[in-house]
Amino acid sequence: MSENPDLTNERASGTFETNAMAAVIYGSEKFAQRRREITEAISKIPEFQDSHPLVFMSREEKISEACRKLAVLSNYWNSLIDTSDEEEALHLYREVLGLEGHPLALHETMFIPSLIAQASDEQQEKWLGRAQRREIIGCYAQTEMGHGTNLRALETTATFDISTREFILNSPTITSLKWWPGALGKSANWSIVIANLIIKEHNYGPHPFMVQLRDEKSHEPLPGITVGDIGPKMAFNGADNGFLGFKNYRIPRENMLMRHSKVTSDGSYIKPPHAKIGYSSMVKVRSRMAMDQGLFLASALVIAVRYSAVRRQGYLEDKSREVKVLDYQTQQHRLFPSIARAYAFIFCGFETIRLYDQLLIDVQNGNTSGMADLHALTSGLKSVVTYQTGEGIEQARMACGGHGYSMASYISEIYGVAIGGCTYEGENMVMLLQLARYLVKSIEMIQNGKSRELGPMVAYLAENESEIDLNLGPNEYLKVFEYAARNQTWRATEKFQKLRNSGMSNEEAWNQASVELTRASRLHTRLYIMSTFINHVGSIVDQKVKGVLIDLLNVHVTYEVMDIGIYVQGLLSSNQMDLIRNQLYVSLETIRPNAVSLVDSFQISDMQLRSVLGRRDGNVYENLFKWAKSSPLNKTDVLPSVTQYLKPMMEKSKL
Ligand SMILES: CCCCCCCC/C=C\CCCCCCCCCCCCC/C=C/C(=O)SCCNC(=O)CCNC(=O)[C@H](O)C(C)(C)COP(=O)(O)OP(=O)(O)OC[C@H]1O[C@@H](n2cnc3c(N)ncnc32)[C@H](O)[C@@H]1OP(=O)(O)O
Ligand SMILES: Cc1cc2nc3c(=O)[nH]c(=O)nc-3n(C[C@H](O)[C@H](O)[C@H](O)COP(=O)(O)OP(=O)(O)OC[C@H]3O[C@@H](n4cnc5c(N)ncnc54)[C@H](O)[C@@H]3O)c2cc1C
Repeated sequence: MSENPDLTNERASGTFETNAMAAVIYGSEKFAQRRREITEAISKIPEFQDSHPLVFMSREEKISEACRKLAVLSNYWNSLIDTSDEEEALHLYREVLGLEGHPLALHETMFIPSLIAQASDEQQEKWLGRAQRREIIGCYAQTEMGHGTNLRALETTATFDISTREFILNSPTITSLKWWPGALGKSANWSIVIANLIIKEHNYGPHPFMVQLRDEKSHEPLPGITVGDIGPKMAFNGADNGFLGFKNYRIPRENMLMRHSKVTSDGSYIKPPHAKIGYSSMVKVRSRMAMDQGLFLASALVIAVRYSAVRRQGYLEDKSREVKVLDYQTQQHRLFPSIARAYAFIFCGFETIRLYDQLLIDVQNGNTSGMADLHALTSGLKSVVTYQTGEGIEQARMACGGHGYSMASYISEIYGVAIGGCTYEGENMVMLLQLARYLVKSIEMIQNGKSRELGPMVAYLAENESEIDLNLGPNEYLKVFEYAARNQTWRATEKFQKLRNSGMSNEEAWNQASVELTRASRLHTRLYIMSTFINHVGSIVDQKVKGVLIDLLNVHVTYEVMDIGIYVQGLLSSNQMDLIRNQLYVSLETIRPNAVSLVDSFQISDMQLRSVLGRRDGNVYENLFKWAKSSPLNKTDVLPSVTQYLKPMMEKSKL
């Protein structure tokens, strides 16, 4: 069937090449090209297609389908991608397995990275190759039923037995059961387990251990281990998140991951070079999250924008034909600022992935000085990005009207998976407060006359801006944001300090200032996102692409400043706010002809999108009918439930 002419016209009105834009989104022409090649190659392999729509499957079927594809994938892995390239591998996974989770999700994202960051050279020799060849399947078991956030209160113990040189693992209470780790329930046979290291009755706190959970031949749990699936979740049901308990389960001393902390055979403990070095796997995932969430948001927007260009409802001036709903200003206001955010998140994602890779090298060379900065940055970023992604996806769903609520749109699934990110890798409020610690410390440095020692990301906290040029360009908007973030950070810090000086304990003062502190963290992070977006656009060479991204940037800066209006009342007059509001409406109109091309540029395939509404060819209605007919409920005209219950009920009512 040919392409819906409404989409053809949209594509014709685009002012730039989508391949050139994809090269900007994905960091290089080479990677953008590789993505297309991988997608093309996969589309020719029928075993990679869903055997029927995932949304009609039970959990068991989803997991089985994911395992079937993983097995097929193992035959093609080396021929489809450069296996040393993490981004290629992730693209392959996204295309073939989608976003509902699968039994290798944690193997690749946390198990292998933990071995790389935390295992000694000898340990890597023993396990890393096996993991990379997928001879073993691993997961990351840290969270317990009773504690996820407060790692210091984890209850699982690993007690060193000097006589046998083994650790004895125990789960002393119900609440100490590991709870949530992905792929733990039914798939993984090994795990990185975070447990309290105890030597001679002294608790050295949580440390990582390499633990075999299941027999490598029979896959049965080993004696001393209780393991299973925690049941269905809001989404992500293709993954078997699990529980795990230990009863006097022994592992050799050599199974504590010993790149940084060590226990010698006589039971001596050697401290790591930085107290939080064992948290690196979390920082690794957090540093990926802006990218991954940006792609979730992008997926929902591809669906909503394409659909809005083929959905006609109501009239503007021309009464002879209904308009595309994308022409309504309210629809544009609902969707276009999110397109800008998706671009900005992906740009930030590339930046934090690069920073993590650099930090990993630095730490391996004994330099831990960058850890605090990256921890603060990624804590704030994961919190803001996951929250705004959730907001944006939900708006995209509503922008699709009734059909958005149908699983045919697939938006609810994207939403369910994406908002998991508000919780995993550190609950958002908690992570905002981690960044706030860093911001408060920065203010204290300024108060103590040490402004010059501030890092580049917080130097603006020491500056002073009281007036803004009315002729606003992106850099002036940045100044508006700096003003807001600076003001809020000072106010929140002063509130905290005042409470503390009034005699309150540090902890209580912190708690009573915490809402204000989280607001400071959000503004600081949004400032970082805006500044990364501006810098990125500044570096683009292709003038057509750059022109459109400047238009998109204008949507971004005007929308974001309007959104934080309450924080800039002392800086901007109501006339200036009106001016910005009008600039936003003009920017929405300017970007309108490029809207479809901007989402096409994400180059997310139909196979990955799984959306009837978001199809690239725009042939929504005939496929929606086809999709509904494939619902298992339509296999028969008269359901057994009707024969068994409704008919007798109706018959009885007749008497
Ligand atoms: C060949 C390559 C192949 C690759 C292929 C990859 C394939 C991938 C597969 C699929 C991808 C396809 C995409 C599909 C979509 C699917 C997406 C969904 C994926 C789902 C995955 C979910 C995985 C989830 C996993 C988890 O959730 S694991 C558990 C995470 N848990 C947490 O995050 C706990 C949060 N809590 C904490 O981190 C800490 O407790 C704390 C809040 C930081 C507090 O710690 P504490 O020790 O108590 O410290 P404090 O006293 O508060 O602070 C003291 C001090 O330390 C500093 N600090 C803290 N942390 C750090 C750190 N990390 N680094 C540096 N410094 C740190 C802190 O700032 C304080 O400093 P000051 O004293 O100076 O203020
Ligand atoms: C989809 C998914 C996948 C996951 N995968 C894994 C995995 O593979 N491995 C693993 O180990 N774990 C995993 N987890 C667990 C996850 O990391 C934790 O659930 C998460 O860190 C939050 O911790 P919690 O559940 O203890 O929340 P809680 O801390 O109990 O949060 C409850 C509320 O308390 C608030 N709160 C808690 N502490 C503070 C504080 N100090 N100050 C202010 N407010 C506070 C929070 O803000 C929140 O509002 C996964 C979770 C999900 C949802």
